[in-house]
Amino acid sequence: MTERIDTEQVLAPLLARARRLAAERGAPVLVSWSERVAAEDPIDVFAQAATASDRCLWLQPDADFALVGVGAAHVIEPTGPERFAAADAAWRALLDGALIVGDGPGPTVIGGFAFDPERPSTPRWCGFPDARLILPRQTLTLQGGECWRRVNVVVGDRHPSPPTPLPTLGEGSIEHDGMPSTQSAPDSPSPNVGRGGQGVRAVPRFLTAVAQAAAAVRRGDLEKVVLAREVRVEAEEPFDVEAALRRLRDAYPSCYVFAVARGERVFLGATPERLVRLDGRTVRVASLAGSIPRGATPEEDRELAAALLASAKDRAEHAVVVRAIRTALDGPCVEVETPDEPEILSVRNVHHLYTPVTARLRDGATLMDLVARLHPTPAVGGTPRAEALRYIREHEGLDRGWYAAPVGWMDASGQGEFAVALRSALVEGAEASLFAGCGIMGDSDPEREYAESSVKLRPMLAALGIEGAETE
Ligand SMILES: C=C(O[C@@H]1C=C(C(=O)O)C=C[C@H]1O)C(=O)O
Repeated sequence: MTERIDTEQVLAPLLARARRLAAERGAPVLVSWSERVAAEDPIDVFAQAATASDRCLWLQPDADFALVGVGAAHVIEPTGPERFAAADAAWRALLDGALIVGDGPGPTVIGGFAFDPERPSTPRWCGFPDARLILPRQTLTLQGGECWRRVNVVVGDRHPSPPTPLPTLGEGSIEHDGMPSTQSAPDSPSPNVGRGGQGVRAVPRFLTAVAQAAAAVRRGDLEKVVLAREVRVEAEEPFDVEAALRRLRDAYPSCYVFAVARGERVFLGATPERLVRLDGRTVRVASLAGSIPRGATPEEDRELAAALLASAKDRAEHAVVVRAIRTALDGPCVEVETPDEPEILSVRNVHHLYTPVTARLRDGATLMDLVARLHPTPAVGGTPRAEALRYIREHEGLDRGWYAAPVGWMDASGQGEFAVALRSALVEGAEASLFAGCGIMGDSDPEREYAESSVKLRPMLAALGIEGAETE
Protein backbone atom coordinates (compact mmCIF):
# COMPACT_ATOMS: atom_id res chain seq x y z
CA MET A 1 0.00 0.00 0.00
CA THR A 2 1.16 3.45 -0.79
CA GLU A 3 1.57 5.51 2.31
CA ARG A 4 1.36 9.20 1.72
CA ILE A 5 3.14 11.23 4.29
CA ASP A 6 1.07 14.19 5.25
CA THR A 7 3.53 16.90 6.12
CA GLU A 8 1.23 18.73 8.52
CA GLN A 9 -0.33 15.71 10.19
CA VAL A 10 2.64 13.37 10.39
CA LEU A 11 5.89 15.16 9.84
CA ALA A 12 5.55 18.18 12.08
CA PRO A 13 4.62 16.08 15.19
CA LEU A 14 7.33 13.56 14.31
CA LEU A 15 10.00 16.24 14.12
CA ALA A 16 8.74 17.82 17.33
CA ARG A 17 8.93 14.43 19.06
CA ALA A 18 12.45 13.88 17.71
CA ARG A 19 13.54 17.28 19.06
CA ARG A 20 12.22 16.41 22.52
CA LEU A 21 13.87 12.99 22.39
CA ALA A 22 17.18 14.42 21.22
CA ALA A 23 17.15 16.94 24.05
CA GLU A 24 16.29 14.26 26.63
CA ARG A 25 18.93 11.83 25.42
CA GLY A 26 21.54 14.41 24.61
CA ALA A 27 22.05 12.51 21.38
CA PRO A 28 20.85 13.02 17.81
CA VAL A 29 17.65 11.32 16.70
CA LEU A 30 17.08 10.09 13.17
CA VAL A 31 13.72 10.84 11.60
CA SER A 32 13.12 8.98 8.35
CA TRP A 33 10.03 8.83 6.19
CA SER A 34 9.27 7.40 2.80
CA GLU A 35 6.68 7.35 0.11
CA ARG A 36 6.14 5.46 -3.06
CA VAL A 37 6.81 7.62 -6.10
CA ALA A 38 6.78 7.27 -9.86
CA ALA A 39 9.90 5.56 -11.18
CA GLU A 40 12.62 7.79 -12.56
CA ASP A 41 15.84 6.99 -14.35
CA PRO A 42 18.41 6.74 -11.54
CA ILE A 43 21.18 8.25 -13.66
CA ASP A 44 18.94 11.22 -14.51
CA VAL A 45 18.30 11.72 -10.80
CA PHE A 46 22.03 11.48 -10.07
CA ALA A 47 22.80 13.94 -12.88
CA GLN A 48 20.14 16.46 -11.86
CA ALA A 49 21.50 16.62 -8.32
CA ALA A 50 24.93 17.83 -9.45
CA THR A 51 24.97 20.71 -6.98
CA ALA A 52 24.58 18.45 -3.94
CA SER A 53 27.75 18.00 -1.91
CA ASP A 54 27.28 14.22 -1.79
CA ARG A 55 25.78 11.94 -4.39
CA CYS A 56 25.87 8.16 -4.62
CA LEU A 57 24.65 5.75 -7.22
CA TRP A 58 24.43 1.96 -7.13
CA LEU A 59 22.98 0.11 -10.09
CA GLN A 60 22.53 -3.56 -10.80
CA PRO A 61 20.88 -3.36 -14.21
CA ASP A 62 20.30 -7.10 -14.61
CA ALA A 63 18.80 -7.33 -11.11
CA ASP A 64 16.58 -4.33 -11.83
CA PHE A 65 17.83 -2.68 -8.68
CA ALA A 66 19.06 0.88 -8.17
CA LEU A 67 19.82 3.20 -5.30
CA VAL A 68 20.49 6.91 -5.61
CA GLY A 69 21.47 9.01 -2.63
CA VAL A 70 21.53 12.80 -2.65
CA GLY A 71 22.91 15.02 0.07
CA ALA A 72 23.99 13.85 3.50
CA ALA A 73 21.72 13.73 6.52
CA HIS A 74 24.53 12.06 8.45
CA VAL A 75 28.09 11.02 7.68
CA ILE A 76 29.91 8.07 9.21
CA GLU A 77 33.63 8.54 8.72
CA PRO A 78 35.77 6.42 11.06
CA THR A 79 39.49 6.06 10.40
CA GLY A 80 42.10 3.35 10.80
CA PRO A 81 42.11 -0.42 10.62
CA GLU A 82 39.03 -0.74 12.86
CA ARG A 83 36.98 1.39 10.50
CA PHE A 84 34.51 -1.37 9.60
CA ALA A 85 33.54 -2.15 13.20
CA ALA A 86 33.42 1.56 14.01
CA ALA A 87 31.16 2.24 11.02
CA ASP A 88 28.85 -0.57 12.13
CA ALA A 89 28.68 0.80 15.68
CA ALA A 90 28.01 4.34 14.46
CA TRP A 91 25.18 3.18 12.19
CA ARG A 92 23.56 1.15 14.98
CA ALA A 93 23.89 4.08 17.38
CA LEU A 94 22.12 6.34 14.91
CA LEU A 95 19.33 3.78 14.42
CA ASP A 96 18.84 3.45 18.16
CA GLY A 97 15.68 5.41 18.96
CA ALA A 98 15.17 6.41 15.32
CA LEU A 99 11.67 7.40 14.24
CA ILE A 100 11.11 5.56 10.96
CA VAL A 101 7.86 5.73 9.02
CA GLY A 102 6.60 4.88 5.54
CA ASP A 103 6.74 1.75 3.46
CA GLY A 104 9.38 0.34 1.13
CA PRO A 105 13.06 0.00 1.97
CA GLY A 106 14.17 1.50 5.28
CA PRO A 107 16.96 4.02 5.78
CA THR A 108 20.15 2.90 4.07
CA VAL A 109 23.73 4.08 4.24
CA ILE A 110 25.71 4.12 1.01
CA GLY A 111 29.45 4.59 0.58
CA GLY A 112 32.82 2.97 0.62
CA PHE A 113 36.20 2.48 2.14
CA ALA A 114 39.82 3.04 1.27
CA PHE A 115 41.77 0.00 0.15
CA ASP A 116 44.39 0.37 2.86
CA PRO A 117 44.12 2.77 5.80
CA GLU A 118 47.91 2.62 6.12
CA ARG A 119 48.38 3.49 2.46
CA PRO A 120 50.67 6.19 1.20
CA SER A 121 47.94 8.78 0.67
CA THR A 122 47.98 11.64 -1.80
CA PRO A 123 45.82 14.77 -2.12
CA ARG A 124 44.26 13.27 -5.22
CA TRP A 125 41.97 11.15 -3.03
CA CYS A 126 41.05 14.02 -0.77
CA GLY A 127 37.38 13.60 0.17
CA PHE A 128 37.62 9.81 -0.01
CA PRO A 129 38.85 8.91 3.46
CA ASP A 130 39.41 5.54 5.17
CA ALA A 131 35.65 5.09 5.42
CA ARG A 132 32.70 7.19 4.42
CA LEU A 133 29.15 5.95 4.73
CA ILE A 134 26.48 8.50 3.97
CA LEU A 135 22.94 8.47 5.16
CA PRO A 136 21.63 10.49 2.21
CA ARG A 137 19.25 13.36 2.80
CA GLN A 138 17.13 11.64 0.19
CA THR A 139 17.32 8.15 -1.23
CA LEU A 140 15.54 6.82 -4.26
CA THR A 141 15.25 3.03 -4.40
CA LEU A 142 14.12 1.29 -7.56
CA GLN A 143 13.34 -2.39 -7.47
CA GLY A 144 11.53 -4.26 -10.18
CA GLY A 145 9.57 -1.28 -11.49
CA GLU A 146 8.66 0.05 -8.04
CA CYS A 147 10.19 3.18 -6.66
CA TRP A 148 10.38 4.74 -3.21
CA ARG A 149 11.70 8.04 -2.01
CA ARG A 150 12.99 8.19 1.55
CA VAL A 151 13.94 11.39 3.33
CA ASN A 152 16.24 11.38 6.34
CA VAL A 153 16.76 14.10 8.88
CA VAL A 154 18.95 13.83 11.94
CA VAL A 155 17.62 16.08 14.65
CA GLY A 156 20.18 17.39 17.09
CA ASP A 157 23.07 16.54 14.76
CA ARG A 158 25.59 19.04 13.47
CA HIS A 159 23.43 19.30 10.32
CA PRO A 160 20.37 21.42 11.04
CA SER A 161 17.07 19.83 10.10
CA PRO A 162 15.89 21.13 6.76
CA PRO A 163 12.71 23.02 6.14
CA THR A 164 9.81 20.81 5.16
CA PRO A 165 8.50 19.80 2.75
CA LEU A 166 11.76 19.06 0.99
CA PRO A 167 12.19 19.51 -2.72
CA THR A 168 12.05 16.30 -4.67
CA LEU A 169 15.19 14.35 -5.27
CA GLY A 170 16.82 15.59 -8.39
CA GLU A 171 15.99 19.22 -7.99
CA GLY A 172 19.46 19.52 -6.60
CA SER A 173 18.63 22.12 -4.02
CA ILE A 174 18.51 19.93 -0.96
CA GLU A 175 21.98 20.52 0.22
CA HIS A 176 24.57 22.79 -1.17
CA ASP A 177 27.52 23.40 0.99
CA GLY A 178 29.17 25.90 -1.24
CA MET A 179 31.40 23.40 -2.99
CA PRO A 180 31.66 24.50 -6.58
CA SER A 181 30.06 22.03 -8.90
CA THR A 182 31.46 22.16 -12.37
CA GLN A 183 30.31 18.76 -13.59
CA SER A 184 29.51 19.75 -17.08
CA ALA A 185 27.31 17.65 -19.24
CA PRO A 186 28.24 18.58 -22.77
CA ASP A 187 25.64 17.52 -25.25
CA SER A 188 28.20 16.67 -27.85
CA PRO A 189 28.50 12.94 -28.30
CA SER A 190 32.09 13.37 -29.41
CA PRO A 191 34.42 11.85 -26.87
CA ASN A 192 36.87 13.79 -24.84
CA VAL A 193 40.19 13.12 -26.45
CA GLY A 194 42.53 11.91 -23.79
CA ARG A 195 46.26 12.12 -23.67
CA GLY A 196 47.92 9.34 -21.78
CA GLY A 197 49.89 11.00 -19.03
CA GLN A 198 51.74 9.14 -16.35
CA GLY A 199 50.38 5.86 -17.65
CA VAL A 200 52.80 5.93 -20.57
CA ARG A 201 55.80 6.68 -18.37
CA ALA A 202 54.69 4.07 -15.88
CA VAL A 203 54.90 1.19 -18.35
CA PRO A 204 58.46 0.10 -17.66
CA ARG A 205 57.92 0.53 -13.94
CA PHE A 206 54.91 -1.78 -13.96
CA LEU A 207 56.83 -4.41 -15.93
CA THR A 208 59.75 -4.22 -13.50
CA ALA A 209 57.40 -4.26 -10.51
CA VAL A 210 55.68 -7.42 -11.81
CA ALA A 211 59.03 -9.14 -12.45
CA GLN A 212 60.19 -8.26 -8.94
CA ALA A 213 56.92 -9.38 -7.34
CA ALA A 214 57.07 -12.70 -9.21
CA ALA A 215 60.63 -13.15 -7.91
CA ALA A 216 59.45 -12.39 -4.37
CA VAL A 217 56.76 -15.06 -4.76
CA ARG A 218 59.35 -17.55 -6.07
CA ARG A 219 61.59 -16.75 -3.09
CA GLY A 220 58.65 -17.60 -0.84
CA ASP A 221 58.25 -14.08 0.62
CA LEU A 222 54.57 -14.28 -0.40
CA GLU A 223 52.25 -16.72 -2.10
CA LYS A 224 50.48 -14.15 -4.26
CA VAL A 225 50.38 -10.36 -4.57
CA VAL A 226 48.20 -8.08 -6.69
CA LEU A 227 49.90 -5.13 -8.33
CA ALA A 228 47.94 -2.29 -9.87
CA ARG A 229 48.77 0.61 -12.09
CA GLU A 230 47.21 4.01 -12.50
CA VAL A 231 46.64 5.71 -15.82
CA ARG A 232 46.13 9.45 -15.67
CA VAL A 233 44.28 11.10 -18.48
CA GLU A 234 43.73 14.76 -19.10
CA ALA A 235 41.09 15.84 -21.56
CA GLU A 236 40.36 19.18 -23.12
CA GLU A 237 36.89 19.36 -21.63
CA PRO A 238 35.51 18.03 -18.37
CA PHE A 239 34.54 14.40 -18.55
CA ASP A 240 30.85 13.70 -18.87
CA VAL A 241 30.35 11.46 -15.85
CA GLU A 242 26.68 10.87 -16.48
CA ALA A 243 27.33 9.78 -20.06
CA ALA A 244 30.04 7.46 -18.71
CA LEU A 245 27.57 5.93 -16.26
CA ARG A 246 25.05 5.38 -19.04
CA ARG A 247 27.67 3.66 -21.18
CA LEU A 248 28.69 1.46 -18.26
CA ARG A 249 25.07 0.55 -17.57
CA ASP A 250 24.52 -0.39 -21.22
CA ALA A 251 27.77 -2.30 -21.67
CA TYR A 252 28.00 -4.04 -18.26
CA PRO A 253 24.44 -4.88 -17.19
CA SER A 254 25.60 -7.86 -15.12
CA CYS A 255 28.06 -5.69 -13.17
CA TYR A 256 27.64 -3.29 -10.27
CA VAL A 257 27.70 0.21 -11.71
CA PHE A 258 28.56 2.66 -8.96
CA ALA A 259 29.43 6.31 -8.41
CA VAL A 260 30.34 8.22 -5.29
CA ALA A 261 30.55 11.96 -5.87
CA ARG A 262 31.87 14.58 -3.55
CA GLY A 263 31.46 17.93 -5.14
CA GLU A 264 33.53 17.82 -8.30
CA ARG A 265 35.23 14.53 -7.58
CA VAL A 266 33.53 11.37 -8.68
CA PHE A 267 34.70 7.82 -8.14
CA LEU A 268 32.86 5.55 -10.54
CA GLY A 269 33.09 2.17 -12.15
CA ALA A 270 31.45 -1.03 -13.27
CA THR A 271 32.77 -3.95 -11.29
CA PRO A 272 31.98 -7.61 -11.85
CA GLU A 273 33.17 -8.54 -8.36
CA ARG A 274 30.86 -8.96 -5.40
CA LEU A 275 32.62 -8.79 -2.08
CA VAL A 276 29.67 -9.88 0.04
CA ARG A 277 25.90 -9.77 0.09
CA LEU A 278 23.78 -10.42 3.16
CA ASP A 279 20.16 -11.38 2.50
CA GLY A 280 18.42 -12.43 5.69
CA ARG A 281 21.02 -14.82 7.14
CA THR A 282 22.23 -15.90 3.70
CA VAL A 283 25.75 -14.80 2.84
CA ARG A 284 27.00 -14.70 -0.72
CA VAL A 285 30.61 -14.05 -1.59
CA ALA A 286 32.38 -14.32 -4.93
CA SER A 287 35.85 -15.50 -5.71
CA LEU A 288 36.90 -13.81 -8.93
CA ALA A 289 40.52 -14.23 -9.95
CA GLY A 290 42.24 -15.47 -13.07
CA SER A 291 41.53 -13.58 -16.27
CA ILE A 292 41.85 -13.80 -20.05
CA PRO A 293 40.59 -11.43 -22.78
CA ARG A 294 37.44 -12.32 -24.76
CA GLY A 295 37.94 -13.65 -28.29
CA ALA A 296 37.15 -11.82 -31.51
CA THR A 297 35.02 -14.71 -32.82
CA PRO A 298 32.72 -17.11 -30.91
CA GLU A 299 35.19 -19.93 -31.56
CA GLU A 300 38.20 -17.98 -30.35
CA ASP A 301 36.16 -16.83 -27.36
CA ARG A 302 35.36 -20.44 -26.40
CA GLU A 303 38.99 -21.45 -26.87
CA LEU A 304 40.18 -18.64 -24.62
CA ALA A 305 37.65 -19.55 -21.91
CA ALA A 306 38.78 -23.19 -22.11
CA ALA A 307 42.43 -22.10 -21.94
CA LEU A 308 41.68 -20.07 -18.80
CA LEU A 309 39.97 -23.04 -17.15
CA ALA A 310 42.98 -25.19 -18.04
CA SER A 311 45.65 -22.68 -16.97
CA ALA A 312 47.59 -24.00 -13.98
CA LYS A 313 48.80 -20.48 -13.09
CA ASP A 314 45.27 -19.04 -13.09
CA ARG A 315 43.77 -22.02 -11.28
CA ALA A 316 46.41 -21.71 -8.55
CA GLU A 317 45.81 -17.94 -8.30
CA HIS A 318 42.08 -18.60 -8.05
CA ALA A 319 42.38 -21.37 -5.46
CA VAL A 320 44.28 -19.01 -3.16
CA VAL A 321 41.28 -16.66 -3.20
CA VAL A 322 38.70 -19.40 -2.56
CA ARG A 323 40.75 -20.70 0.35
CA ALA A 324 41.08 -17.23 1.89
CA ILE A 325 37.34 -16.57 1.56
CA ARG A 326 36.52 -19.88 3.25
CA THR A 327 38.91 -19.05 6.08
CA ALA A 328 37.44 -15.53 6.48
CA LEU A 329 33.89 -16.90 6.67
CA ASP A 330 34.83 -19.63 9.07
CA GLY A 331 33.88 -18.08 12.39
CA PRO A 332 31.12 -15.59 11.60
CA CYS A 333 29.39 -18.16 9.35
CA VAL A 334 28.28 -21.78 9.22
CA GLU A 335 27.52 -24.01 6.24
CA VAL A 336 30.22 -22.45 4.06
CA GLU A 337 29.79 -24.02 0.64
CA THR A 338 31.72 -23.80 -2.62
CA PRO A 339 31.55 -25.85 -5.80
CA ASP A 340 34.68 -27.96 -6.37
CA GLU A 341 35.57 -26.33 -9.67
CA PRO A 342 35.53 -22.70 -10.77
CA GLU A 343 33.35 -21.64 -13.65
CA ILE A 344 33.78 -18.92 -16.25
CA LEU A 345 32.23 -15.52 -15.65
CA SER A 346 32.35 -13.45 -18.82
CA VAL A 347 31.91 -9.73 -19.00
CA ARG A 348 32.06 -7.74 -22.21
CA ASN A 349 35.82 -7.79 -22.71
CA VAL A 350 37.22 -10.38 -20.31
CA HIS A 351 36.65 -13.88 -18.95
CA HIS A 352 37.30 -14.57 -15.28
CA LEU A 353 37.49 -17.69 -13.20
CA TYR A 354 34.61 -17.50 -10.76
CA THR A 355 33.56 -19.49 -7.71
CA PRO A 356 30.41 -18.51 -5.82
CA VAL A 357 30.62 -19.05 -2.07
CA THR A 358 27.50 -19.29 0.08
CA ALA A 359 27.15 -19.49 3.85
CA ARG A 360 24.82 -18.74 6.74
CA LEU A 361 25.58 -15.92 9.12
CA ARG A 362 25.82 -16.86 12.79
CA ASP A 363 23.76 -14.96 15.34
CA GLY A 364 25.58 -11.89 16.53
CA ALA A 365 27.74 -11.53 13.41
CA THR A 366 27.14 -8.64 11.02
CA LEU A 367 27.68 -7.65 7.41
CA MET A 368 30.48 -5.32 8.50
CA ASP A 369 32.19 -8.22 10.33
CA LEU A 370 32.23 -10.03 7.01
CA VAL A 371 33.53 -7.03 5.09
CA ALA A 372 36.27 -6.57 7.68
CA ARG A 373 37.31 -10.22 7.47
CA LEU A 374 37.09 -10.52 3.71
CA HIS A 375 38.73 -7.28 2.59
CA PRO A 376 41.13 -7.40 0.90
CA THR A 377 40.70 -10.87 -0.55
CA PRO A 378 43.79 -12.17 -2.34
CA ALA A 379 41.97 -11.28 -5.60
CA VAL A 380 42.96 -7.66 -4.97
CA GLY A 381 45.55 -7.85 -2.17
CA GLY A 382 47.44 -11.10 -1.92
CA THR A 383 48.38 -13.74 0.55
CA PRO A 384 49.47 -13.84 3.31
CA ARG A 385 47.45 -10.66 3.71
CA ALA A 386 49.76 -8.65 5.96
CA GLU A 387 52.85 -9.40 3.85
CA ALA A 388 50.97 -8.65 0.63
CA LEU A 389 49.71 -5.32 1.94
CA ARG A 390 53.19 -4.38 3.08
CA TYR A 391 54.57 -5.39 -0.29
CA ILE A 392 51.95 -3.29 -2.12
CA ARG A 393 52.64 -0.26 0.11
CA GLU A 394 56.36 -0.51 -0.49
CA HIS A 395 56.51 -1.47 -4.15
CA GLU A 396 53.37 -0.49 -6.03
CA GLY A 397 54.13 3.22 -5.89
CA LEU A 398 50.57 4.55 -6.08
CA ASP A 399 47.75 5.65 -3.86
CA ARG A 400 44.94 3.18 -4.53
CA GLY A 401 42.48 5.31 -2.59
CA TRP A 402 39.09 3.61 -2.92
CA TYR A 403 40.14 1.46 -5.90
CA ALA A 404 39.79 -2.29 -5.16
CA ALA A 405 38.06 -1.54 -1.85
CA PRO A 406 34.51 -2.20 -0.67
CA VAL A 407 31.78 0.04 -2.04
CA GLY A 408 28.09 -0.57 -1.37
CA TRP A 409 25.19 -0.14 1.01
CA MET A 410 23.69 -1.37 4.25
CA ASP A 411 20.14 -0.95 5.48
CA ALA A 412 18.61 -0.51 8.92
CA SER A 413 18.28 -4.27 9.43
CA GLY A 414 21.99 -4.72 8.73
CA GLN A 415 21.46 -6.29 5.33
CA GLY A 416 23.17 -5.03 2.25
CA GLU A 417 25.84 -5.60 -0.30
CA PHE A 418 29.40 -4.50 -0.95
CA ALA A 419 31.27 -4.90 -4.22
CA VAL A 420 34.99 -4.60 -4.90
CA ALA A 421 35.52 -1.23 -6.60
CA LEU A 422 37.36 -2.44 -9.72
CA ARG A 423 37.24 -1.20 -13.34
CA SER A 424 36.97 2.21 -11.83
CA ALA A 425 38.23 5.76 -12.13
CA LEU A 426 38.48 8.90 -10.07
CA VAL A 427 37.35 11.83 -12.17
CA GLU A 428 37.72 15.49 -11.42
CA GLY A 429 36.76 17.88 -14.16
CA ALA A 430 38.94 17.10 -17.17
CA GLU A 431 41.28 14.80 -15.23
CA ALA A 432 40.81 11.13 -14.59
CA SER A 433 42.82 8.42 -12.87
CA LEU A 434 42.01 4.90 -13.94
CA PHE A 435 43.17 1.81 -12.08
CA ALA A 436 43.70 -1.83 -12.91
CA GLY A 437 45.65 -4.62 -11.35
CA CYS A 438 46.63 -8.25 -11.78
CA GLY A 439 47.36 -11.14 -9.49
CA ILE A 440 51.07 -11.97 -9.53
CA MET A 441 52.27 -15.51 -8.99
CA GLY A 442 55.79 -16.93 -9.25
CA ASP A 443 55.37 -17.73 -12.94
CA SER A 444 53.69 -14.45 -13.95
CA ASP A 445 54.91 -12.96 -17.21
CA PRO A 446 55.20 -9.14 -16.96
CA GLU A 447 54.16 -8.53 -20.57
CA ARG A 448 51.09 -10.72 -20.18
CA GLU A 449 50.11 -9.04 -16.91
CA TYR A 450 50.55 -5.66 -18.51
CA ALA A 451 48.28 -6.70 -21.38
CA GLU A 452 45.74 -8.01 -18.86
CA SER A 453 45.77 -4.74 -16.96
CA SER A 454 45.18 -2.90 -20.25
CA VAL A 455 42.13 -5.06 -20.92
CA LYS A 456 40.83 -4.24 -17.45
CA LEU A 457 41.30 -0.52 -18.09
CA ARG A 458 39.29 -0.61 -21.27
CA PRO A 459 35.77 -0.41 -19.79
CA MET A 460 36.48 2.90 -18.05
CA LEU A 461 38.51 4.31 -20.94
CA ALA A 462 35.61 3.58 -23.27
CA ALA A 463 33.03 4.89 -20.83
CA LEU A 464 34.93 8.16 -20.53
CA GLY A 465 35.19 8.40 -24.30
CA ILE A 466 38.96 7.93 -24.46
CA GLU A 467 39.04 4.62 -26.26
CA GLY A 468 42.23 4.14 -28.15
CA ALA A 469 44.31 6.34 -25.87
CA GLU A 470 47.40 4.76 -24.32
CA THR A 471 47.65 1.39 -22.64
CA GLU A 472 48.10 -1.16 -25.44
C1 LIG B 1 42.65 -6.22 -9.67
C2 LIG B 1 41.72 -6.34 -10.62
O1 LIG B 1 41.02 -7.48 -10.85
C3 LIG B 1 41.12 -8.58 -9.98
C4 LIG B 1 42.17 -9.48 -10.39
C5 LIG B 1 41.92 -10.52 -11.26
C6 LIG B 1 43.04 -11.37 -11.78
O2 LIG B 1 44.19 -11.16 -11.37
O3 LIG B 1 42.80 -12.23 -12.64
C7 LIG B 1 40.61 -10.80 -11.63
C8 LIG B 1 39.57 -10.16 -11.10
C9 LIG B 1 39.77 -9.23 -9.98
O4 LIG B 1 39.62 -9.92 -8.78
C10 LIG B 1 41.33 -5.19 -11.46
O5 LIG B 1 40.41 -5.32 -12.25
O6 LIG B 1 41.93 -4.10 -11.31
